[in-house]
Amino acid sequence: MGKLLETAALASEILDHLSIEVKQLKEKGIEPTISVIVVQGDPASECYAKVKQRIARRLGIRYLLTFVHSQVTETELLERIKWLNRCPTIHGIILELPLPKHLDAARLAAAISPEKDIDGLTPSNKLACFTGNKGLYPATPLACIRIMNYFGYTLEGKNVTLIGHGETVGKPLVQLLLRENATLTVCHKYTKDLRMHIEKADVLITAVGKVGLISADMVHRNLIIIDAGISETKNGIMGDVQPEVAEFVKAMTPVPGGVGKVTTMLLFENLIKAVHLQTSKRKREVDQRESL
Ligand SMILES: NC(=O)C1=CN([C@@H]2O[C@H](COP(=O)(O)OP(=O)(O)OC[C@H]3O[C@@H](n4cnc5c(N)ncnc54)[C@H](OP(=O)(O)O)[C@@H]3O)[C@@H](O)[C@H]2O)C=CC1
Ligand SMILES: Nc1nc(=O)c2c([nH]1)NC[C@@H]1CN(c3ccc(C(=O)N[C@@H](CCC(=O)O)C(=O)O)cc3)C=[N+]21
Repeated sequence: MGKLLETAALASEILDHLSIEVKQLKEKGIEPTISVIVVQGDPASECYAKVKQRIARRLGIRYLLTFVHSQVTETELLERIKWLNRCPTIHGIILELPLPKHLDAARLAAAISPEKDIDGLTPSNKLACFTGNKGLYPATPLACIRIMNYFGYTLEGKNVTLIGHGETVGKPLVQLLLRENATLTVCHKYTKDLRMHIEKADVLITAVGKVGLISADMVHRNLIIIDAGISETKNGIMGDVQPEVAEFVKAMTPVPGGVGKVTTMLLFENLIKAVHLQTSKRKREVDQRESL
């Protein structure tokens, strides 16, 4: 039986650290605040928004949860985002995805002010992630790397096979993995022989959203698997990897209890970073005005 990389202890370590940071900010008179917009119609989105609300409550973070009607127009949502961008007491904005078909997620996400974009979806944060510059990087790719580090697995010089190059997970993860000096193979829907790419891998990261994609006959004893896939099924959430695969590899993250738990914590880590970005920007503006 391989090692199950349960992330509860890591998540609670991050939570403890964040609690201290929130307390310090509050002592300075800053109340970290996040605004989460859920366009009604996707039950999973409503559920994730509530998971985050529970953590925010534990951290003492102000959490403004807004449900908007599924028929909302893009202009109405853009107006709401612009208002939140201007509001100095709101530090983080999350637009829960996926959105109904009549709304353009990329255009809406791009309207979020980059220093409040704790999901890392705006063009300037994507560029920062690409170049390694200062910015807010997406939480799930960060979570994959953090889990590897936490369990003492290095990525440098390792053969990593990544399945999925989606906007939220796969694409930004490519950049982070290259910066860790991993040798990378990226697979997707058109990859002819997934098995062959897994055979030569030391680490397999899946970010697809297809239940049961990876089965026991596709893996090997020396493989470490990070399963970032999430699909809602009638039996709860499932990853891309069949759970019994854990028995045939070196180590594997479970779903639930793996990447998702750390993702949520890192979103809040991004919120604290966002608070610092905004307070230092405001201080710079004041200093500039005073020097005129
Ligand atoms: N654990 C967590 O905390 C989080 C998990 N997620 C989950 O991560 C997953 C990926 O999300 P996201 O980045 O938005 O991905 P997308 O849905 O945007 O993309 C999925 C990717 O998987 C590829 N793909 C689809 N079918 C197959 C297949 N049969 N074999 C190989 N590759 C395939 C697609 O290839 P192609 O481009 O060629 O179509 C695409 O690159 C989802 O399950 C999502 O729910 C997301 C955020 C947080
Ligand atoms: N722009 C964008 N950013 C996202 O971060 C994003 C998204 N879109 N679309 C949907 C997916 C899904 N997702 C999850 C986050 C946390 C858990 C999580 O906390 N999971 C717990 C279980 C939670 C529970 O059900 O109690 C676990 O895996 O152990 C799951 C899924 C974020 N997503």
